[in-house]
Amino acid sequence: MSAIAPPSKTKYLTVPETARNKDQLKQFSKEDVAKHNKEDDLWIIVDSAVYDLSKFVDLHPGGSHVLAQVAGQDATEAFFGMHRAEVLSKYGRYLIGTVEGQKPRIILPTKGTLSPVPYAEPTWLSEGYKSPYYKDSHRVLQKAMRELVDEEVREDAQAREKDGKRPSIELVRKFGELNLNAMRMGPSKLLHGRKLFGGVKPEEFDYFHELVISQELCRAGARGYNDGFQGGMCIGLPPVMNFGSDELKQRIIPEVLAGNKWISLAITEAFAGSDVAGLRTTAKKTPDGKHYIVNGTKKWITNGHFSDYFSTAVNTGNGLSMLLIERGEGVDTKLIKTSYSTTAGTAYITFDNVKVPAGNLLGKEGKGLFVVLSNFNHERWAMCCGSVAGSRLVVEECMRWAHQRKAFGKALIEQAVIRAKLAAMIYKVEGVQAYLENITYQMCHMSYAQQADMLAGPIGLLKTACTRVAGEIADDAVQIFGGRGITQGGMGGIIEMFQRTQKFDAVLGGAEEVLADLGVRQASRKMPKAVL
Ligand code: HEM
Repeated sequence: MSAIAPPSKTKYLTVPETARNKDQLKQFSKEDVAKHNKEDDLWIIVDSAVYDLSKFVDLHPGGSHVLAQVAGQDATEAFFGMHRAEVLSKYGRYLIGTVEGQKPRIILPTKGTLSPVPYAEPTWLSEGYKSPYYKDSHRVLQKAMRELVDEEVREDAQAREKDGKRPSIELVRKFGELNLNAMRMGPSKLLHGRKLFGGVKPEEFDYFHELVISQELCRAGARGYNDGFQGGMCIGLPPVMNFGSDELKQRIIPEVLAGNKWISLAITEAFAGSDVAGLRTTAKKTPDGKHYIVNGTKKWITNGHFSDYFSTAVNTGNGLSMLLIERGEGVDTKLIKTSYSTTAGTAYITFDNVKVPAGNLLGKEGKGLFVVLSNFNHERWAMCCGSVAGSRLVVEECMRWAHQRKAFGKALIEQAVIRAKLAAMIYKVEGVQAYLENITYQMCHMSYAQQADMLAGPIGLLKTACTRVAGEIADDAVQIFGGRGITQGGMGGIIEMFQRTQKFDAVLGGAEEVLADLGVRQASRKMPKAVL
């Protein structure tokens, strides 16, 4: 039995409880409020709290007219039809008191806590449910991650998602100090001797801890930023860790993990995506054998625009090889504007006669495909963690919206067609979470070599399931949210972001169709000579 129970006794706070000026709040009768019913003297009630909007009325993004229509009145229903609850905290300075005899009913999303919305959290975090997979250390880590995301990551994520700049270097360095960058690389020797965030013992760190970190980071609701925030490191550093020379490992790993340098995985080209065997970037050895001269291009390279290093797939004439290329003469990167934010630093890279030391070879010459493939399982699995967390966030948004939005005189949740959509969304997200946890459990109990042999197909199928589900959930969520589901920011901001970006998981790290096929081909290879 777990010593740390899911934090079911979490106290959720109401707006007056969180107000900065809560000691100065007064009590008013409804009649008192009703007297302030003019544009220059305008009070309203929202969920038993009284707001003096006289100085805000001309600044209101929704216009003054709508506020004038509810001046002196209880505007709770109108308010929650138009705004997210966070608006109340953000504009708390206009809160002047509460209504006598009334109690607030709306609870605010408070930092660091679990969501009280049904299905907003996976089963293992839901009150009264059990899971065989998670221990106390996962719960402690989850709580610490939730706090970190709520207190520090979300704000940077939302701001960078909008302005398209790279994630805050200070925050990435903080992740370095907390050893979170190292933890994001999965269970490995890298963790030995480190004091890990959330108090996890290095020798106990497993893929479920990593899953927790990935899924919590996704709650910032910013898909491009998620990739921008060291997505390149997660896939670009393993080739150095597993196949680099000692000199490369000692020089590069510490500075990347500290957040002082950035690295990308540079495989795809305009000429070849999932079909890595068709790559055209060349690397020719100099006559003295000391260098390679690299020429070619790479496309869709996550973090590439601000990376210092590139783990790059090149054609060495005797097959595919992997080279660590350092930013310098002949290396040029340009931002590509994809449908998610440029905060991901997605780049088009040109290598023009770039001189690379022969010692930067990762693995053996001509055996680069092995390096590439050995990376894929973990990358694809990590994408599944994010995809499922994103789908779940959307389920939560839809549950909230369906209960607060009224149409045709009743809440959306009272419409059977909406409940049917929610049912499908819930069973799909629960299905892929359970599937993901099963595969994660297998990863925890297999050697790296066993994983490579036995899990490539299952992870391919898992990723296909996750991204199919994400697509269907995005589609239903937009229908539930209507216009807001296709409008950036505001009420439907998370839905809009998700429907615009969920396809990244279906394309990156191996296209959905290629991975589905891989899963079936691998199963077919193990098929006995069995007949019906
Ligand atoms: C405490 C009181 C209020 C504050 C602080 C406030 C603040 C805001 C803000 C910041 C926005 C921009 C969109 C967003 O961030 O969600 C907005 C939009 C809007 N507000 Fe308010 N508002 C208040 C009350 C009201 C009330 C009572 C009504 C209706 C009677 C209203 C109607 C609207 C409308 C129609 C929009 C535009 C929504 C859209 O574009 O979809 N607001 N408000």
